[in-house]
Amino acid sequence: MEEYFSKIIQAIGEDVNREGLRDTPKRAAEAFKFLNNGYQKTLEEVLNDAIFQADTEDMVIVKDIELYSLCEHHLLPFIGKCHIGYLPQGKVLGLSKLARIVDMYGRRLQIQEQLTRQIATAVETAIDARGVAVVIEAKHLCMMMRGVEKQNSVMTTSVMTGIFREEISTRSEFLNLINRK
Ligand SMILES: Nc1nc2c(ncn2[C@@H]2O[C@H](COP(=O)(O)OP(=O)(O)OP(=O)(O)O)[C@@H](O)[C@H]2O)c(=O)[nH]1
Ligand SMILES: [Zn+2]
Repeated sequence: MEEYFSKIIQAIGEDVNREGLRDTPKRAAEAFKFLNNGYQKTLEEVLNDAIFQADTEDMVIVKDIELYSLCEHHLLPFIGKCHIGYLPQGKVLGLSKLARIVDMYGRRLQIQEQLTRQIATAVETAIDARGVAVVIEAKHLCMMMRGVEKQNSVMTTSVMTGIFREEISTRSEFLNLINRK
């Protein structure tokens, strides 16, 4: 990967041997690997058996989980927040694992819609939830730094499964709670 970054730097007309750039291909390769390290992880590893029996069927919400991903069209970041809610039936997930699921799918080449769906499916399968709700709000640098150059648009994607899809009142409860400041 280092070699490829070296070629990219030369292709933009830079001198890859000048002092400031000497270690850049190596650093860029490390950084790019880190930004895509979600490919090296499986859901099983990420969850690490942190699934707990709990006699509850009430809604669990974790909101404002920071999200960093790369758009698969331009390899530029999209950055935002992910909100996750679920309705358990006897099993709950370790709190941090929701954020780890977001990272595992976020640190891959993505489009926001697919990322939202993958997170919902992972939570649903992990604890056999009665329903899962995932909302992502993100700004895409490919729309800000280049292209149409719109600085303030935010993309919102939402996936609702099970009861969140079937019951308007449940969906509203979730949306009200994530929108509360
Ligand atoms: N639906 C969706 N589109 C995305 C996402 N990230 C980037 N895109 C869009 O992917 C599209 C790619 O369009 P193309 O016309 O093939 O590429 P382009 O000429 O670079 O497009 P512009 O960004 O309009 O300059 C653009 O409209 C991007 O805004 C995403 O997460 N979801
Ligand atoms: Zn893009």
